[in-house]
Amino acid sequence: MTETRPVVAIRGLVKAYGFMPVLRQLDLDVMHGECVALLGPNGSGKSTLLKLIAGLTKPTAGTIEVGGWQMPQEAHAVRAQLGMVSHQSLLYGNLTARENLRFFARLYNLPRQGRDARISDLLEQVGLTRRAESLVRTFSRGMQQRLSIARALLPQPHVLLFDEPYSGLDQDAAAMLDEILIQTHRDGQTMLISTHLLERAQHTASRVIILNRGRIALDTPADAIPPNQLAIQYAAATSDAQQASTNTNTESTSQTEQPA
Ligand SMILES: Nc1ncnc2c1ncn2[C@@H]1O[C@H](COP(=O)(O)OP(=O)(O)OP(=O)(O)O)[C@@H](O)[C@H]1O
Repeated sequence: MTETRPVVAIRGLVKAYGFMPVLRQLDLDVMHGECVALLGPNGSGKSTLLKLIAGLTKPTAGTIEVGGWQMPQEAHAVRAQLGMVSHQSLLYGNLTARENLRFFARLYNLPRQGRDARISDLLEQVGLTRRAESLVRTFSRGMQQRLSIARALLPQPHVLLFDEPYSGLDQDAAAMLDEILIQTHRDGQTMLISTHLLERAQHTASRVIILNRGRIALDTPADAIPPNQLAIQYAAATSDAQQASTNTNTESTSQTEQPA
């Protein structure tokens, strides 16, 4: 695969649950080495988009290509090129951090030679060298999140997907996660990150995409947005969703307020 070809190429992507459209005719190219922040209101389709790329759910229409492989026909090959970090850590609490990585290294069939060195490097990269021999059940949420990133990086995936990686993290843990994401991006890793945290998204990502009601409402290089302007652009890009949500709230409030 040449680097001028997108790592992720999405055309005419539609996803509906029953009659409810969640993603509507989405086109998206992600190039090698990009770090894309996916923003958008609740229900705008961020997680659904990541799940579709990861092959965890099937599109209603349209095509998804990852590293030149087609989804869902070549889902197995696509999954082998993806790392995903989501709400579930997928770690084993009764194993140490190092044992967890050894377990996944075997599962991913990593070559024996260099396996232990790679595990040590990754533990270092996510700041867990000193806790490498501790049981994971003794880890804070932030530490588990960092170990999940090491697990996802083990097979050197073409694309790393993060579904709301900051959820449940305190300020210090979130700042540490920022540093790891920025360094991982500097190392050349292609990443997509769904989040609600606008400032962190702009700080960490090279490109910002705002989804609104299943469509791309804004797609811009992160550094093209002046400091403190992302919130304004976000509000403009999602104003109809906010209006709809206000209407829904007003409707439901007035319904509850009116006597039957
Ligand atoms: N398995 C499912 N079955 C039915 N509806 C679903 C399913 N998964 C998601 N949805 C619906 O699809 C819409 C988009 O959900 P999705 O989780 O992709 O949004 P999101 O942008 O990630 O939202 P949030 O920021 O709240 O995580 C929502 O209305 C959600 O209720």
